[in-house]
Amino acid sequence: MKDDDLKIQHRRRFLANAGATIAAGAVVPLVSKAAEVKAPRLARSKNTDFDVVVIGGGFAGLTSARDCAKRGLKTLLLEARTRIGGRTFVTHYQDHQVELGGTWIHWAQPYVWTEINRYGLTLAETPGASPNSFSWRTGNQTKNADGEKAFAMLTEAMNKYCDVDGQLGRTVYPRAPEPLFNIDGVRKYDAMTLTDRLKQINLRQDLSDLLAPQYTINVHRDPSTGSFAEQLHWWARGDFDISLLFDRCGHYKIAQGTSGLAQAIRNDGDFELKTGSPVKAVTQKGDLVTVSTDQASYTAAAVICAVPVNTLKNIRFEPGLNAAKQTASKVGVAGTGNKCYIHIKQKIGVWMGTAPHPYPITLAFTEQERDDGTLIVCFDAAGKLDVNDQAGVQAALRGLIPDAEVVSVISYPWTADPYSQGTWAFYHPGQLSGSWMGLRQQEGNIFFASSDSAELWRGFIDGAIESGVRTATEVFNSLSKKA
Ligand SMILES: Cc1cc2nc3c(=O)[nH]c(=O)nc-3n(C[C@H](O)[C@H](O)[C@H](O)COP(=O)(O)OP(=O)(O)OC[C@H]3O[C@@H](n4cnc5c(N)ncnc54)[C@H](O)[C@@H]3O)c2cc1C
Repeated sequence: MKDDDLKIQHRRRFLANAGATIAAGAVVPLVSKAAEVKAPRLARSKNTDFDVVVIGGGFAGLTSARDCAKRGLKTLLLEARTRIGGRTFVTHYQDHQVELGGTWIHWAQPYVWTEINRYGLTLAETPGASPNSFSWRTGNQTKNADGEKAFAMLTEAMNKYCDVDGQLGRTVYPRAPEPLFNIDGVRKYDAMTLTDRLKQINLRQDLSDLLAPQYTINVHRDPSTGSFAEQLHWWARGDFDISLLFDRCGHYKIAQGTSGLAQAIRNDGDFELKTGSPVKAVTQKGDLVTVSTDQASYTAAAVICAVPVNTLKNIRFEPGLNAAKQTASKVGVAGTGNKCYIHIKQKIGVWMGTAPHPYPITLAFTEQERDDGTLIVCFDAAGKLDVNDQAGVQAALRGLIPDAEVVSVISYPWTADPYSQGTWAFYHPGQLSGSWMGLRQQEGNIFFASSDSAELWRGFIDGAIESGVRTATEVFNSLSKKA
């Protein structure tokens, strides 16, 4: 499937009276002219086309390509899509910039924050992360509270949920950037699902009702598919505080857009970029690695594979990859669902709503207060919300906002897109303690970078950059030894 086939899904019909400007063609192109310019340089490996070939132009691949090039390695980046940025994607809804994929970043995310400073980018905010009013679904009912009260209840519920050791879970991840530091603790909770843990604690009904959507949000599907050890790792990244976690995961975004950051990294890296180049095969013979697309083959001394775990299976590796990679790619990670923006006529202020599995919408909050209503950013459960069905979207939203009248919906089909096949990484039970190390493991001269197997902010833009920085260093060290 080509990118063009995966146009942004939106409801033109809703827009008839709204003067809509959004269109698939409005997607910001992320390929600069510099991308087509070849950058001849000193090859360390005299008998290969490149020192390094990087596969995948998301933040992991872009960062690793930039860092390899900065170390003097002749580097080629092959990207399947016709744009860079991977699971981030910027467009506009009328006058408002919207991020259809990865969005929110925070200064507690060290790798992305370093890049934001490096390129002089600035912050913007999504107001709904600190809502004045809060609604949540329970059974057939909608409950409402002011934001402060809801967060106080949520704090009580989440503290109890995560307090496995009388220290709010701190002993499981004494060092959050080293997730397996306490391997026995992690194994214990990695054997449990998100729902298993709820059964262990005796939570008051009102708190349980408020908590149920929260762990659904991790996976946007049946929470019994998600690992409780992953929940505890997210919790550790939020310094064991639900308000801090929300702030770090859903509040601050890059004013220049994720595309601004992706383009800054690309422009700073003197590497060759070929977009529209899906890699089909990677073959290692002796010290040589050959990377093949349908159009061409390239030889290199090292390869950095920076594609999502879910899509690894679509590349033929010879010799085959280790069992952890093969199995994880076949099964996929648990995190799924989708993200959409819904413009409604009503002015609802700074609001947040949540609903548990199997409700079609899991999390929604105010993105923009507008003169003509409210733009809501919304996460929907895998396969539960058809964004092309106006009546369905409106009915689902009315479960949280009873009088909602939908004007427009914008979305991107991340799960149908063959180059992502999902959204962000949240692991199934057993994957963190069982597969994570194998996912990161170097195989011969092939190195693996991905947010999906990062150490700290796994599943986030920060994790992608972390993995790109790490693999570029590993490749440089490895090639330096051989030089
Ligand atoms: C809807 C959504 C919301 C999110 N929200 C947030 C958020 O708010 N904050 C946050 O920090 N993170 C968020 N994330 C997660 C974050 O966007 C990702 O974890 C991160 O961007 C992944 O970066 P990556 O480089 O590891 O992978 P990707 O961005 O997926 O990059 C991999 C690249 O490899 C390419 N590729 C795949 N197969 C091939 C092939 N065979 N040949 C060549 N190229 C190939 C792909 O086209 C892609 O460009 C969100 C993700 C989604 C989808």
